[in-house]
Amino acid sequence: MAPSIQDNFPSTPGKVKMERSNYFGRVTNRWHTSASAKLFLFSVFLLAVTIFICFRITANGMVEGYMSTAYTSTNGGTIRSAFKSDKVWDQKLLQSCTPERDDGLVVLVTGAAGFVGSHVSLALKKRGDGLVGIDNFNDYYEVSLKRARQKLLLKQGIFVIEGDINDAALLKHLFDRIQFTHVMHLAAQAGVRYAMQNPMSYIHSNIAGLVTLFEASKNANPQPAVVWASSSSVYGLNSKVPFSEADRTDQPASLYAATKKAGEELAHTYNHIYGLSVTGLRFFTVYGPWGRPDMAYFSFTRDILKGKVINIYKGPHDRDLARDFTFIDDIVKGCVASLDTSGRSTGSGGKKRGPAPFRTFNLGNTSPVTVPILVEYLERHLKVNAKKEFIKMPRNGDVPFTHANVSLAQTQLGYKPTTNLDTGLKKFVNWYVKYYGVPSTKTRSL
Ligand SMILES: O=C(O)[C@H]1O[C@H](OP(=O)(O)OP(=O)(O)OC[C@H]2O[C@@H](n3ccc(=O)[nH]c3=O)[C@H](O)[C@@H]2O)[C@H](O)[C@@H](O)[C@H]1O
Repeated sequence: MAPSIQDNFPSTPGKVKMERSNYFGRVTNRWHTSASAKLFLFSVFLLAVTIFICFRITANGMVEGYMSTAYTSTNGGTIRSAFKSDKVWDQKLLQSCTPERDDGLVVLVTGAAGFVGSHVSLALKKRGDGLVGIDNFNDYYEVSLKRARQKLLLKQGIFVIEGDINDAALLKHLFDRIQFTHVMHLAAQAGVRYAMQNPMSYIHSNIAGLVTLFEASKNANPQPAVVWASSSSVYGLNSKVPFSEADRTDQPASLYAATKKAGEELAHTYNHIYGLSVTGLRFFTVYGPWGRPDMAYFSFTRDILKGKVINIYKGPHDRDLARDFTFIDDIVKGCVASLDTSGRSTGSGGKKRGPAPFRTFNLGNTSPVTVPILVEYLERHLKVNAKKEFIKMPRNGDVPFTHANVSLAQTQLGYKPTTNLDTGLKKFVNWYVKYYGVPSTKTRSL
């Protein structure tokens, strides 16, 4: 008679195991036979499966298209990503990223619901590039304005994801699904004076966020080229005018400026080690329709219309402060030209294959205007006299003046600003009045 399974694995407790000399074998065999042992083993199995699934969630942040990640915010505390991915979401992503022209770029635009980000996104879409935006919709200034910009972009078929650039799992998901040719990085904590109130928000967005984005970009295969927003504030206390890219930038006057300067150094590192093509753009006080309410031209407009007093700062020796105010349309042209001329990253999957372009450009207007003159232009376009108070410039990181030399951008990008402050403010005021309305005609006196 052929031996049965039973013969090979006899159920008699201890029989086979007793033949083995090891202790664990004996114990296992005894457990095997009782009902409670089976229950125990089943529980262990269930536990192992649970641990495995949990591990998968933590490691990948995603199970079957649903992402639920947690990451530590540099503001302190843990942020849970609101990002959810499913087939519909991925379809929207794919659609938004599909170019409508041959050789169209495929761009990840960070800060897409922001001032510069929304304008650049629309310009790219208009010429047939594929793009997706990402924005964390933080409440540094009115969120409704960011939502309105998002709506505008959606109308043009641009998908803006609500997410933070510090969310590495979200970025990985995007880079896994889309082969971006470029990253247009415009997400940042802006504002020079707010840095004294909330310094960590600058570290969170302008340093930690930047590194997270560079990490995702250098890990991508092929790597995209990165164009990102630095700032004229890096010139800090530099007094040589006009400011040229080669001038010293080691005397920042604000924490904001220091984070932008740090960003430039980090950019160099990623270019040097990983072959990432990086272009840093030093924007000079950008203004225009859909602008940022925290900026002087915007808040002055709001307060002038409300009949409220505006504070005009005076510099050392009672001098007027001046800025090289640059109109948004000129900045957009500079951004798009930077993408078009970026050259390729040479690395792949984190390995450098050769040197890649590393560029820095001033994007300014080349003709500084004092703040009192800016107010005069606003008064004329608003047809309201401002109630002005001149006060000493607070010690909060401001610099007395900025003035860009843009010859490098002119030769390499074909950049040529064409809108003067008066014309640009007229366009801004037209937009402002349409968007917010005018509080009351009684306050208008010009
Ligand atoms: O180019 C940059 O890198 C930066 O530009 C912008 O900073 P700034 O040039 O400081 O613009 P903004 O605040 O509009 O003040 C304009 C003028 O009004 C003066 N100012 C301001 C407020 C006030 O109440 N009174 C006043 O006189 C003030 O002293 C200044 O002289 C961006 O905000 C910043 O994010 C960054 O991108």
